Amino acid sequence: MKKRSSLQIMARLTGLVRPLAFVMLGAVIMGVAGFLSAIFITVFGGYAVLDVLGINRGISLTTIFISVCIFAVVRGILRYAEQACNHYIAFRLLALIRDKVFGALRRLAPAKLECRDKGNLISIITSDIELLEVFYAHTISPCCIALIVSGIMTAFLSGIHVLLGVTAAAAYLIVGVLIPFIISRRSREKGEAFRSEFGEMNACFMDSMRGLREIIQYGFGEKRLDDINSRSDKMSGIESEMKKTAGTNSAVTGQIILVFTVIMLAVSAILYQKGSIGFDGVLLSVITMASSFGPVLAVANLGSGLSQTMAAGSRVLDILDDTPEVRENISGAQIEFEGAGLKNVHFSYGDEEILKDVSLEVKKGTITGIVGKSGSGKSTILKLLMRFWNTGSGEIHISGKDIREILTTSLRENEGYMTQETQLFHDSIENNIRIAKRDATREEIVEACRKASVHEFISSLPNGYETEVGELGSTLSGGERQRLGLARAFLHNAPLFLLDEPTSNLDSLNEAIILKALRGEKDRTVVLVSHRPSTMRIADTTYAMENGRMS
Ligand SMILES: Nc1ncnc2c1ncn2[C@@H]1O[C@H](COP(=O)(O)OP(=O)(O)OP(=O)(O)O)[C@@H](O)[C@H]1O
Repeated sequence: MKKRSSLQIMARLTGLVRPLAFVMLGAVIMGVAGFLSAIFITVFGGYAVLDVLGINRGISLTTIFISVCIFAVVRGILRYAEQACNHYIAFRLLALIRDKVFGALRRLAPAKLECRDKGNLISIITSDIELLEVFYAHTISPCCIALIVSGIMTAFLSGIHVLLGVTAAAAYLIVGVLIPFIISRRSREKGEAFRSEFGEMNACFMDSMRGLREIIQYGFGEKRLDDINSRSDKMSGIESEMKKTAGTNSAVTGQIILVFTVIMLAVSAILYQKGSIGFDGVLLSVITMASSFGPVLAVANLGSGLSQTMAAGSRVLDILDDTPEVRENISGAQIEFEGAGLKNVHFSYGDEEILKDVSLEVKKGTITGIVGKSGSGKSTILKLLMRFWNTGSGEIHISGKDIREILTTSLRENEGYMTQETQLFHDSIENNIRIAKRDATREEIVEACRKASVHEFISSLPNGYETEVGELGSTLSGGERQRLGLARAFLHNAPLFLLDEPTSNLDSLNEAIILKALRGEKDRTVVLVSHRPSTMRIADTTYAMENGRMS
């Protein structure tokens, strides 16, 4: 995670509020008016006491009574309106941030996401973003409200005597600025540690769910449970420390408020003895001081909770700031497929060089096979032809154009890529195949399934093409999944097929049907990666990979 100060994180997150600045202004105005109403209920109570004691401050008891009633009603309404504005901003911004994060994920996919821990990623896009609600609904406007209300109350008390104003200003600064600053510094590391542990716990659960069969087969359950328990204990430990800090914060803040109320009493008493203020000044200053901590207290209470929000914000910013391996080409050339090739290509994932000076030619209308040991870089060649990654040096060309100069949408239309693992979504079989061509008719889908030798299997299911894949879940065999992946590729109908081990899970009958269908596709160009000699026999040209080199 990139190191950012709390101020940097706050500045970036606050920058997003700009389009909703007017709503934020409304929230602040209503918050200020609401707090002033609450404070002046008590202050007017003081006026009433003075009136009863015969010290008239120019306000009648009736006016005081009516004003207090109005303040009480207005306080409730303003508080509701302020909270409504803040939550409107928060949820609009959470939607905007989610949109930005999903946009960033689209840019980063697939190269940068291949290497990221999926469980951690899910906790960022779900709970970390959710936590930012605290910042937008309970941090920005309360800070502005505390600043304005404290300024007004300092001015009000300075109107009685300047020393009373200085005492109040010192109290507000300590409770609203100094304490939250110290607390957030102390709890920052814990907040970061908790968010990161939380993400890792998610990852651990996802791993365990995916590997359930392996866990059962190898009797790994106890060890896995111990791992989850120790993570859970660690999280409880961090949370308990954070709660302790929050408790200490709240106790210290309460003490400081009491101390400052006593200090205010002492200062006003001294001023009274010196004749600088009257008894009314003593009463009003103490009442005002005691009743005006609400806004700064709201900020002080944020202190320790904010550390988690800042850590969540930083994790979200990490995704937004990450640079993609490959930038989409949105203004390049449209192509009509005429053949492809690699010329002296070198490629590394990080420091590890995978392809060393690889060249190959894919002629239009032919089947090009790539064979080689596991890990020799065969799938990597297909990923480079898809431009999921850029080459280090050398050139990849399609229809005579450098692949980087081709419009990405045109590239995707010209290529149909089938990976080793067919991902099926929780939807009907028909819709799962339809993702390759959204406007495909049922006839086109059936035709693609026949070529992939999966039509009969689908027809034998109780609901045929309407069968939900979710219902079947893992009961689909490897070969069935593979044939559904092939049906997608046939339906996509791109001129260039990139097939990574398309027959590895198939029996020889299904393999033969599919190879016949591939051979029958007249204008189709195919790049085929396979370990099966029976599949490789249909290749017109075969390249062999060894230790990253083409032989
Ligand atoms: N995203 C990645 N980040 C880092 N290393 C990777 C990544 N993808 C693949 N590799 C590594 O690159 C090497 C080549 O992988 P590739 O998948 O191209 O091999 P392959 O020849 O297709 O293997 P197989 O026949 O087993 O499918 C392997 O050592 C693999 O571990």
